[in-house]
Amino acid sequence: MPLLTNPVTAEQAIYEKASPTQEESASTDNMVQLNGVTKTYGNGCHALLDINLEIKKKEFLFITGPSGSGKSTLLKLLYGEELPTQGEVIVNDYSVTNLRGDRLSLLRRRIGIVFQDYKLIPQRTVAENVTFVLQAQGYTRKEIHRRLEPTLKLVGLLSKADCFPDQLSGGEQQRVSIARAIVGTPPLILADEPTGNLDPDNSWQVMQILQKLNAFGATVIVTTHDEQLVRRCNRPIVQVRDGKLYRK
Ligand SMILES: Nc1ncnc2c1ncn2[C@@H]1O[C@H](COP(=O)(O)OP(=O)(O)OP(=O)(O)O)[C@@H](O)[C@H]1O
Repeated sequence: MPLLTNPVTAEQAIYEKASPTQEESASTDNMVQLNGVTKTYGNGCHALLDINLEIKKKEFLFITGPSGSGKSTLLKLLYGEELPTQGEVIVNDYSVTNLRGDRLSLLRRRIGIVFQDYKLIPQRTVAENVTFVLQAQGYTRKEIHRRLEPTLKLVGLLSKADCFPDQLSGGEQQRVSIARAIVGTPPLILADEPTGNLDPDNSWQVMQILQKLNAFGATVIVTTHDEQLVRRCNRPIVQVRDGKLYRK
């Protein structure tokens, strides 16, 4: 298959080509559903209290709230990093609460996660950081090659493919981490304070990329403290306060 070259159509093409799995095609309109979820940590801290939430497929949602209110906990429940103390967490029609081992790994392959602190591998180049997960998942070299260029173009880093993370700015490093999260074209993208370490210009660039991915069809959930950024994006907001959720 020829390498895709036109920036916009190529980026969009990798998303459109990612046809839904059989289970996804037969699924409901919700990407995320939380039913009566409580999360109490082992030290007795009640992070979330009997919350209910539905997030539709292709929605873009901000989760805001003060420090320590439970935003990261909410995302961790979605990708199975934490289990609820009570209630049910359903993501892409899988009950995360009941998934273990290989089935949890399969679900995580369908979720792209972006962290505040990038979590790049310092000894690997940008291209290697982005393709590492695909290699581990057994993608062919041809398929990895087909996906790499449009993904790097989407985040504006094609010219930095051979750089190492310490040769990049913070904003560039965060864009590498976005490329890594989306190169497998997951239908769900979770970004936990993705702009927490960035200045306003870089923050806006990151938000533009996330909004573009949403326009391509991905469901995007972003936690942030940045009220100004949230206002500028004009997207739906859920606020976490005292362990409860409030739609704004
Ligand atoms: N592993 C843990 N063990 C015990 N308590 C925890 C753990 N992780 C988080 N907490 C507590 O749960 C509450 C919610 O934490 P969480 O990290 O979800 O908040 P947050 O809204 O993401 O905060 P921030 O905006 O500062 O990142 C806090 O009171 C925190 O101290």
